[in-house]
Amino acid sequence: MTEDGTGRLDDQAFAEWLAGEAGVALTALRAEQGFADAKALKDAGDKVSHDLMSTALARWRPADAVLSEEQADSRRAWADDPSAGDRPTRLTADRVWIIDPLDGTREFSESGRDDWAVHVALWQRSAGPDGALVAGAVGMPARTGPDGTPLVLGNRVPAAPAVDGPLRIAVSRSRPPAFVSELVEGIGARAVPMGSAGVKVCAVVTGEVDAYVHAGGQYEWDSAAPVAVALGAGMHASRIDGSPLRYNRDDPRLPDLLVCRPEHAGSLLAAIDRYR
Ligand SMILES: Nc1ncnc2c1ncn2[C@@H]1O[C@H](COP(=O)(O)O)[C@@H](OP(=O)(O)O)[C@H]1O
Ligand SMILES: [Mg+2]
Repeated sequence: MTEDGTGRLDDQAFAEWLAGEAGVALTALRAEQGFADAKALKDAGDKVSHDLMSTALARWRPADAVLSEEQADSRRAWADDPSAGDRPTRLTADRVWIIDPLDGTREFSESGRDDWAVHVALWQRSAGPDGALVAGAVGMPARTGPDGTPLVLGNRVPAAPAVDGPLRIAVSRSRPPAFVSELVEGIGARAVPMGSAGVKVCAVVTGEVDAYVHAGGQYEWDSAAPVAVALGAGMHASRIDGSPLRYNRDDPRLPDLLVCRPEHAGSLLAAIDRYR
């Protein structure tokens, strides 16, 4: 890991640095291990990236709590058992890093695919009535940015200009929500399947698509960093019933979301309401 005085970076710069570092490790792992055993590669990817990020967070942000997909008990709904002992420190901490060390794990394990990502978000309790995402970065290590280095999007990316033509809606490649094909047909849109929640949200920001609709299951780490990037670019991000996305809850399940260009939010929420 780079010994570069990272403790002095501000939180946003640190999030982008960490997403980049994890991406370098994941790219090296893919090259070393190869694709013959997909399960072994997925497992190794989750572990290598989680370990790297946990070590860096413990070193450079030791006072902060962490919620990572790869932690023990990460999926546990503490709300179901308020008397349970050993509640995680994130439930009282002011600052919580919400990380998905490898999003789009399936695509990571398939040769030639570049739709997988690293998510780093910082949620702060004191930043709003329900807390708020105050920093976020999505690394897409198999894609290249304008400077030729692996792509990392932060929360100050300018939104791409609007494009004429049918609405393009990003959907899960392997688990598209049941109602979305009817929705797409009903409003004359076009579905664009791709892997990784982070890649799909970033595709809205970069103008590859106009919206991303998901339902049926997801966790806070799947959307926290991507939503920080989308909100920073002025995009709409909410649950599919239009209610706010809230993070660092007792129950980390956050099963659905809509991210879209703001001019489409009203009509898409109404259409989702008709078709779901
Ligand atoms: N129905 C579901 N239940 C739980 N998680 C889901 C889900 N559908 C998608 N996800 C999660 O959302 C991320 C993006 O999925 P997809 O590529 O299908 O859009 C994946 O994260 P991971 O790769 O980190 O597990 C995946 O596990
Ligand atoms: Mg994920």
